[in-house]
Amino acid sequence: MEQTLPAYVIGVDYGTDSVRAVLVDARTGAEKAQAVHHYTRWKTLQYCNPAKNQFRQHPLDYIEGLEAVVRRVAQQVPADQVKGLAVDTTGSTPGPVNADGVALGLLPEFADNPNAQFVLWKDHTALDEAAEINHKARTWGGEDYTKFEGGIYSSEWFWAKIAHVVREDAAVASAAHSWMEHCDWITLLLTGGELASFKRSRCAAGHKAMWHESWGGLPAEEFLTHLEPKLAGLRNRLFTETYTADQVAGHLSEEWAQRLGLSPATVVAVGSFDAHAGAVAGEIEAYSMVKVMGTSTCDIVVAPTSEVGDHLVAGICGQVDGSVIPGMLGLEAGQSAFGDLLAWFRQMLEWPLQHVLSTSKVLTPELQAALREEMSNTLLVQLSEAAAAVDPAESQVLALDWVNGRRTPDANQALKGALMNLTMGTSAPQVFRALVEAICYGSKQIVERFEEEGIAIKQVIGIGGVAKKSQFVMQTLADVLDRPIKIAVSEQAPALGAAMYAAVAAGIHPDVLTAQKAMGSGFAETYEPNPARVADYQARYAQYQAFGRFVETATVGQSEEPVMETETPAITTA
Ligand SMILES: Nc1ncnc2c1ncn2[C@@H]1O[C@H](COP(=O)(O)OP(=O)(O)O)[C@@H](O)[C@H]1O
Ligand SMILES: O=C(CO)[C@@H](O)[C@@H](O)COP(=O)(O)O
Repeated sequence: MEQTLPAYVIGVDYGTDSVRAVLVDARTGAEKAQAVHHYTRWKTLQYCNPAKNQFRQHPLDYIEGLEAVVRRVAQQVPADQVKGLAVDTTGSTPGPVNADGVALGLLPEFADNPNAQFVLWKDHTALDEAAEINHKARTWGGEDYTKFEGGIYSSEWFWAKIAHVVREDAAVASAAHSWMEHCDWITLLLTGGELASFKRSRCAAGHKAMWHESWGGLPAEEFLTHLEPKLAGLRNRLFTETYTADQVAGHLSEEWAQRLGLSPATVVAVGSFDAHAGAVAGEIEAYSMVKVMGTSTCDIVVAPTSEVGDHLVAGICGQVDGSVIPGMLGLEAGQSAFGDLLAWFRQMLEWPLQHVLSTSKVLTPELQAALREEMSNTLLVQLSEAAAAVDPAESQVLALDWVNGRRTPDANQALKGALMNLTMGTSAPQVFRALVEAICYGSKQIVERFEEEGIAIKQVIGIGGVAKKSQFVMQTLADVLDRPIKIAVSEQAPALGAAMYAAVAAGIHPDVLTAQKAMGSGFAETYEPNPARVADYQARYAQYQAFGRFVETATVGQSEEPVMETETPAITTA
């Protein structure tokens, strides 16, 4: 009998705080090894200014992380058995590069300049530029380039960020030959190819850079220079074609094969975004929504292109042919804060531990540190237990989940979070419950938007940190959505999805659907909605929506999308 030789693939997933790699058997998906690295400079928020919503990441954090995690997993098997590697990253996270594709942040003259670093997805410094793009797209007399991106361009995305940085920083503007999404830049680095002929990611370009085949790729030069004269000529130095993540971007360069302990014969697939790769590992199929629930959420849906046709889904983060599964339309929505909203509340409660405890004359510094660590590790779990005991029918506190703006439906990153109905009797678990409900109501608005726009959601699948860590959030979500939520087994779904793309690019599986079947790890559990809770949540959802309209109306003039002046809505609470 013929013996099949072992074949492994590596998926590299760059998240917000850390990068991880998994080494998996390309035929079965069985995980052989995994490794995680937290970005060193990011940990201390170098290059960032949270007060201004400025979040930048240095390319050395990415490079150091890549070497650390890939070397560790690669050493588990002989180098010639690793057939493919693929990278997914957060997005839109673009950075400026020179004509050789070197990230400007790596050059000594730009090493300390935040504008020369990668502009992380959650950086909202480009609010004004996003508003201008929205206004100009509708009024410049040509194509509305936002139409396949939900009709509203966001400050989280490619062109808004580039326009903002080139306006702020003349030195970066003139040194930036081109700009690259993080997922493209790492893939270029690994393959050592030419920048001009490099295969850029369809997923990144279609969802964030207003790339569409129907208008010949990126928005016209005339539109871009109308937006910002400093963008003149950049379009020609970017790209026209884009490629799906199952395609070969190249092979590992000699230098990177050596640095990672791999063979130069290893195929490197085209890059993708974390949520899209995660959806592949979550075994997404037509009309399923995979919710990637971490600090933020990305809600990914796929549908046969032939069935959606040219129908535009308003208010989401775009619909792109082949952005998740080649041959199908990939649709993306999401919330800018999900676990982050709960982390914000935890930080509020921890304030005395951080700032008052250090003045204690009773507790030693060691005891203080131990107390801080214990609190940090257990607070969300304990709050969840206490909040689960609060009866939603009797709960008065209402929250809005927009602490990091609203990504969808209808992007408006200028919106802020809010709490109402606080009394002298309000307790921390009640506020926590309101925050958990708010992130679930935000999710419900997204599901409703898809369905109102004619995209049926037949099942909801959960992946990501919160899906794994919080039964309370998942049960609340099932009750609020009044739908079952299936939780995928994989702990590292985006990395596994990237590994699936790598296996197709390396020729081990003919297409992504076959790779999903062979390499998928299935589902761990399903949260069923509790019928006794559904009606209460439905009533509170109506209050959440009224509260949202009230706050949005009150913040007119601070948005990416001008809010129509309406009468301030009345909010009725039970
Ligand atoms: N027990 C918990 N209950 C609810 N949320 C939690 C819990 N533990 C961690 N989280 C949230 O999970 C988020 C991190 O999710 P994760 O998927 O690991 O991160 P990322 O989005 O960076 O990939 C944090 O925002 C944190 O607040
Ligand atoms: O927006 C996208 C992808 O389109 C994500 O990269 C972004 O939400 C970051 O996700 P994580 O918080 O790292 O899970």
